[in-house]
Amino acid sequence: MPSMNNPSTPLLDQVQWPSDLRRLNPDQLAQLADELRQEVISAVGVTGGHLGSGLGVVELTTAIHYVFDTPEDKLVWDVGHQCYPHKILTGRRDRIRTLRQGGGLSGFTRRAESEYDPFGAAHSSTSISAALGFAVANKLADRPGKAIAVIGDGAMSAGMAYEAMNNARAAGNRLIVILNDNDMSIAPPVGGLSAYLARLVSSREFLGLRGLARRFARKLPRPLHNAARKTDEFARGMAMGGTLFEELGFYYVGPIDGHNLDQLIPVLENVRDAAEGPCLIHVVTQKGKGYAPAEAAADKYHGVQKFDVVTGAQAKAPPGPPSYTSVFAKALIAEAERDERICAITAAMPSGTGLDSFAEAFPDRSFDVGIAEQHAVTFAAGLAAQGMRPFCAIYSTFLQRAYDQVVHDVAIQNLPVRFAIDRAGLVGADGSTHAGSFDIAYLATLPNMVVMAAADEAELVHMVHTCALHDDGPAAVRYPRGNGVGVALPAVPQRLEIGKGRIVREGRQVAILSLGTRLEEALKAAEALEAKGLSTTVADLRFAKPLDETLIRRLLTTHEVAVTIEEGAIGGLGAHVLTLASDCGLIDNGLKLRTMRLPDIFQDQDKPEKQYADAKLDAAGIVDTVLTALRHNSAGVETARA
Ligand SMILES: Cc1ncc(C[n+]2csc(CCOP(=O)(O)OP(=O)(O)O)c2C)c(N)n1
Ligand SMILES: CC(=O)[C@@H](O)[C@H](O)COP(=O)(O)O
Ligand SMILES: [Mg+2]
Repeated sequence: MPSMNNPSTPLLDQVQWPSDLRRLNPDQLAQLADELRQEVISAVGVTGGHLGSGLGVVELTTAIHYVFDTPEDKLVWDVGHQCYPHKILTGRRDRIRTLRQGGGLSGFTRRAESEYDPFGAAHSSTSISAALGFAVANKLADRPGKAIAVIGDGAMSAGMAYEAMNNARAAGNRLIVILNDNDMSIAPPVGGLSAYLARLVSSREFLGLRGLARRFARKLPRPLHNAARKTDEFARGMAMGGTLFEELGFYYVGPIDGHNLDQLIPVLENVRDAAEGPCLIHVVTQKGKGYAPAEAAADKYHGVQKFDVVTGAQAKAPPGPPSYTSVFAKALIAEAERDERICAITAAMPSGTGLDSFAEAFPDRSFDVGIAEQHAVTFAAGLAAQGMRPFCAIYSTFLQRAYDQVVHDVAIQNLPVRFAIDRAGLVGADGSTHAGSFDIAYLATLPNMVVMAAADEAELVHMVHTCALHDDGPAAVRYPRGNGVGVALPAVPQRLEIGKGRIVREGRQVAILSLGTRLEEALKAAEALEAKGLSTTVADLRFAKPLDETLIRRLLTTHEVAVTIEEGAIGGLGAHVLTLASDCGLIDNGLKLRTMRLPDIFQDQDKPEKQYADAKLDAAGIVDTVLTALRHNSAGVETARA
């Protein structure tokens, strides 16, 4: 019996590949799109994930695969979180309910998954550059194939999109950019571009077919085209277009209704066949389209937990400790109440970073700069240079995009910019593109930088306070996605001494040097080792930079074996402790030191606790590392002794 959980999809059942889609009559496409939308809702109700953006591109996805010869024509999605309808139409409907789970489909496009995913995505604003690459390669090889980039209005706020458009003329008519304008990022969009797009959309009705026909008359072969160019009508018509995009060398077409297949299909066909290019089609859609709970939600159901498809009610997490994000936000608000120089910057992630609540408290000192991490960091540097004390709240993975700004504009100038690095470590369902694996390595290597890692939510409060008072240069505090461990939050935050760690448990034979929230596993490992007759010290180093050299040297010289552990890739804490040991000559006399860190792979999506277990970054892994080290003789050969 068909239901919202198990929708009736007679037409969609006939479509496994785009080639099946292209055999349908055009007048069947609207029904197919409806069935596709129901399938997306039903699937995401089971898996959770990114719903609103995919619902907004159901018709667009259908039209693109109907008009273009995918996979020969290369379809590059931007961010890729809207790719669920695309995956259903490209041979992956049978696996769509494995989305974002261990061993399942990625929640973003991935080359390894399908030839219909010519380019991986997940970080925003890469699609035009990538599509331009495909287009120019086709041009150089004299291949006819088109490259189509579908980029949202939010993603269009990142500088990388303009770098690509600035070079797009090279692709001629092989590059097509479809701007999917739903007037939403994760939050409402910000900045001048958003206002410009709104003017374009509101300045006149959607282009009617006649207007489109007239406009496309100009895409005729050059002789005819030139004739048209001389007419006033041409000049007037083009002047009415998207001037910003036309100045960058695009033919601008739009705005058109992104849910109206009767408009989409002929426009895409005309653009496909146009002799001139590159072309930018401005499509207006609604995020969450066709699902009332999503349409009504402020965030349009951008990212959802599993939900009841009938009511839209999302699964609630069991009550537990507060999230690190909320602890950070409350701590920052307290600091800003104390110091009016404190301000905060997010790159289009107000809710994810907790800065939405900071903005409610301090609207004048809170800045959402759009998806523009590079600008965010240098903007913070300017604020700091002029006396403010800015907190840049950017996920670990997204801060990677602004690395040179961190080095060049903040660290070299030794400016008091604070980096609140959320989603540090493994993040679960978003997988390898979102893992916060590298920030210790990429920040602790920088002179002047202070790098802290909170072991729990109480430590996070102390570290936000310590950052807020640290005026001698830049400081970063990292903390993971998800909830704290359940320790009491301090009524009064402490100012931590920069570069000083703490002993959490005293022992004699084994020393575990922990950084960040692996402390919980380190303490469990200590219990297990103690039960094996191995007295174990656990230290929370708190700082990856500067290291607590006194504490580390003492631990390394008074214990039989020492282990470092961190939620980061090689090149982080362990590397710095090894360098210290080497510099002090401690490795000259058979020091037993092992570093535990994330494996040298990009870890796919899975539950974080399983990801860490797979990486052996848990209590069992620590015990195994210690026992193995004790079995190694001075030649590093395993002996019988355990
Ligand atoms: C570099 C980078 N910064 C931040 C994000 C987080 N993020 C994912 S989707 C999104 C909003 C995208 O808005 P838009 O492009 O308009 O797509 P829509 O969700 O509206 O379809 C953001 C900020 C990201 N994926 N990449
Ligand atoms: C698609 C994207 O990049 C964001 O929506 C991201 O998935 C958010 O991550 P969190 O769910 O950890 O906030
Ligand atoms: Mg958008």
